[in-house]
Amino acid sequence: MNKDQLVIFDTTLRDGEQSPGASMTKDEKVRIAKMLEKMHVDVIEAGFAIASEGDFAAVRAVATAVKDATVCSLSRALEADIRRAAEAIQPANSGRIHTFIATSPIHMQHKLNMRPEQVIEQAVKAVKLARNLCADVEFSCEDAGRSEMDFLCRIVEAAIAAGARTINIPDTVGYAIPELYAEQIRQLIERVPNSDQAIFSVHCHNDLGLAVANSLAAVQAGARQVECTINGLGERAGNASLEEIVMAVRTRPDVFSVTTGIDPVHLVPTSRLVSTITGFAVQPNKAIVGKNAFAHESGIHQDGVLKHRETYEIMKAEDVGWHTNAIVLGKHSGRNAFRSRLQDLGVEFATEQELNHAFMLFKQLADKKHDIYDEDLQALVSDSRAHEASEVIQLVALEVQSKTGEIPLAEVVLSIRGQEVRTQASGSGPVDAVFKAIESQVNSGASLELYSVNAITSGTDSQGEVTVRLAHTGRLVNGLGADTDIVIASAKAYIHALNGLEANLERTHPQGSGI
Ligand SMILES: CC(=O)SCCNC(=O)CCNC(=O)[C@H](O)C(C)(C)COP(=O)(O)OP(=O)(O)OC[C@H]1O[C@@H](n2cnc3c(N)ncnc32)[C@H](O)[C@@H]1OP(=O)(O)O
Ligand SMILES: CC(C)C(=O)C(=O)O
Ligand SMILES: [Mg+2]
Repeated sequence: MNKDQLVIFDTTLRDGEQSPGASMTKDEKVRIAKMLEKMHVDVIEAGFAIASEGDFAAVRAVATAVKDATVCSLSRALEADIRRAAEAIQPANSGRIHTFIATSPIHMQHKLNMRPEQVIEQAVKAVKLARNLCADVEFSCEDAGRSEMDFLCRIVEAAIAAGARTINIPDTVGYAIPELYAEQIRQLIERVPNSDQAIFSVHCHNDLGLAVANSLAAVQAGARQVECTINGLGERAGNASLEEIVMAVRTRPDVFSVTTGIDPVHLVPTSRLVSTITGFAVQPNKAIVGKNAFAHESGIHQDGVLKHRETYEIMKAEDVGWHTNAIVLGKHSGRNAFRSRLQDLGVEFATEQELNHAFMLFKQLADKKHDIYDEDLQALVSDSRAHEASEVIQLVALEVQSKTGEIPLAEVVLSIRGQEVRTQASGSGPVDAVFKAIESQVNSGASLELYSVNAITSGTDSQGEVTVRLAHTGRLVNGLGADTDIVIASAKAYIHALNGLEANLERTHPQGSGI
């Protein structure tokens, strides 16, 4: 099947900039435009030249910087707007004037205060003037989604006869429903006698969350240009998102008889650039460019993806500019994903029992902590190996009272050679109190040479990794402990060091220490 070309018209720099708070400087617009050009966007709407001196300068700068895409400026159906647009795009290798007027009864009556005949007349005058200044003219029927069909047919026919090469049928207020909108496009193409002399375009807003669905339905009905924006930026709830349109068409060639010239590998970097410049964060679950778009957290999905990616992925993360897909370990993960990530980190489990023990600790951690990073896993495995069941002293429970103006008190339950003992002590701080409580039972006689705490990752839910160094009769022993509670991590580290000391003493003095 020979596929038609779908023209991708990006209006991030014009409609996208109409998002409250998304203003961009001239240089920022040029940076985004260069990325759009690299991605092979066909038309870049760079701004609304008459809006301000700054917007004029930005359109002109984009028209100067971009060589391989058409650069366009918006203008009302007014002579001054059109002349300003023509001047702004003048440096472009390929320029377009985009002129528009509203065609819905509500807009004509209440906003323009014009009769339908006057609107047609003004549209024709505008298109003719634009054609005198530029070979490539697009005409838009603003609020076409709420316009009457007969009137739309008349104005579209007149605009094409006046020289418009692209006819845009915007759903300006996001009111359209896919089937009805597709029918509107189909009828226009069928009923307008000279419709074959223009490309039909759609421009959908997302007020009902249907911008992409409406655009795609229109493509199936014969539209061959889609106006869209990076990250779906745009007036109010935004425009149709470029990345979703492009990837839908590419992923479902069985459904869409069109192709785009877009190189999708630039989608994620461009999305990031637009987000950084505008300060509009991309929601994590945003299709294609959201940070979770190719991330799997649940065990069953992770198992499937590890066995065969297509079980849960319809696109390749690498194709749209991600480094790779992501297996995110969390409380829904299973053993296969856990083992696989640790293998990647160079950790092998000698026995199934060792894996199960580390996996149990991982689930406990995942219940307490949102994001589990590689550093967490490494700490968890060393912690798990450090505190294996053969240890002489084990921490059973720990309670600390710490209040402003009062001396901290720790109560520790230890298992020493399988026997539980409960002990209490106060100290200058909660950690000091815990160490003293442990020491009051163990009587190791060791001196504390080093105590350090490290946050393994960032965030207040990070695990603290504690190192304790004890000295005894000229020997130094390190202990490690990790936990989201640094007092518990400290107790684990102290006990780990005591166990090391015990092993050392057993080797040299089989009678043992005070333990
Ligand atoms: C659906 C869309 O996204 S349309 C594009 C929206 N984008 C923008 O508006 C951003 C840029 N706009 C601006 O900077 C300003 O609105 C300007 C420079 C265009 C006009 O500013 P002002 O002259 O102060 O007019 P103002 O914005 O207050 O009102 C708009 C006027 O344009 C008229 N108008 C609106 N659309 C059109 C049109 N397509 N063709 C002709 N006149 C139009 C309105 O009826 C109104 O006329 P009035 O002043 O006689 O009542
Ligand atoms: C100017 C037009 C194309 C527009 O942005 C709209 O109708 O939403
Ligand atoms: Mg719009």
